[in-house]
Amino acid sequence: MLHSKKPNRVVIKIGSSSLTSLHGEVSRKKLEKLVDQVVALKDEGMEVVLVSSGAVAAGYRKLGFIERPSSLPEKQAAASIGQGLLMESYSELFLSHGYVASQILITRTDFSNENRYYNMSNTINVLLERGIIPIVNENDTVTVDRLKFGDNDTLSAKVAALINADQLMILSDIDGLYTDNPSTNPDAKMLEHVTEITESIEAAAGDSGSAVGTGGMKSKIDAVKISMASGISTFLGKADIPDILIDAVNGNAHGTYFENKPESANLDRKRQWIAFNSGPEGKIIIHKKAKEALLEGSKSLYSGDVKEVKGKFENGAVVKIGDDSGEEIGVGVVNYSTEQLQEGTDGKKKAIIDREAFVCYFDFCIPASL
Ligand SMILES: Nc1ncnc2c1ncn2[C@@H]1O[C@H](COP(=O)(O)OP(=O)(O)O)[C@@H](O)[C@H]1O
Ligand SMILES: N[C@@H](CCC(=O)OP(=O)(O)O)C(=O)O
Repeated sequence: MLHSKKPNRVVIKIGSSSLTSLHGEVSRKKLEKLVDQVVALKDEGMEVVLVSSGAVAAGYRKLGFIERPSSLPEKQAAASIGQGLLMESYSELFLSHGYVASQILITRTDFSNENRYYNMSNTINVLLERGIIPIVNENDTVTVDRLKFGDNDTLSAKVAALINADQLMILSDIDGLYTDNPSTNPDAKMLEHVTEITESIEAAAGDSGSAVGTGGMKSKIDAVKISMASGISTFLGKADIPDILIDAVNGNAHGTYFENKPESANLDRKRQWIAFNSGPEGKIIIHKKAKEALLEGSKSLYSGDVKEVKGKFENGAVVKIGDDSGEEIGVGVVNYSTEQLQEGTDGKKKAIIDREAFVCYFDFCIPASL
């Protein structure tokens, strides 16, 4: 066990395959087992947010399909049936234990809008303070393909970061991260502790999902990158192991624990938003010397550092910072619009990007792929 303190605020993500049958129905038995464990954590005084997939899987059969449909409108139609069914079952089960569940449906654009981002956090905080169990899913029926999370792994890590959770627990149909896909390689070994997402871990994750899930191991690793950069320990384990959540919060569950090395820096909430949620609107290319200073953390970015401005943005937008070799260095909040930058900012003392509003992609930093 790497972490010593028992978490107080936890986010639990459960995948479609762990909640529904292969025939497209919510499995009452699976749901009951999950709810019983969440109730046990609540009874211990913990704050719990559930990120639950399963809307499409629970709805497609009632829509008249015999297997999960593949087109977006069909999946969205299935989700609009399944989400209601899922919530009905959750509400009923939690109420039978004296707890109230609430539904929160989120899209990717809710994270990229800074006001909505803070609103979501405030709402979830009120619910948690009042003992409610928020149940989060992607708002499948309205999201367009290009902007979809698609799987809920990344969504769960973003929710965990948003509310400063102590621990993220991802429950799946597999008992942990393996050195290779265990369904195709019987020699693959499970990793119990991971302190860094290395290239070999990314390679091991591949990108395949199961018949009812979508994310596969790749999206779980993408999620872990976000939670690790936000200083949140993450557990990945098998949903159908009895008491897995209870053991996971106690640090002795069978599964994979992802934990930052103690010396790793964590991003505060503002920088988390800049790094993971903002959706950069343009790009500023800077000189080599400015890049070195920026990466050393020694200075903000001034007009003399800028070589080229790409795209169109207003002041206050988040932009990417790159060098002329094409390498991306990071992202930051810009204090000038494109027009102001093109007119020239010489003579203005204000930095183009303040050091505190810049998040680099290197060192402890955020992998460029995010
Ligand atoms: N390195 C790996 N370790 C574990 N599982 C892997 C790995 N690579 C691929 N997988 C696959 O990822 C699956 C889990 O993803 P998925 O079915 O989408 O889960 P969920 O529905 O719980 O989100 C596993 O069942 C396994 O087939
Ligand atoms: N929002 C979707 C999640 C899609 C999905 O299958 O996710 P997952 O099972 O976590 O890989 C749903 O509720 O059906």
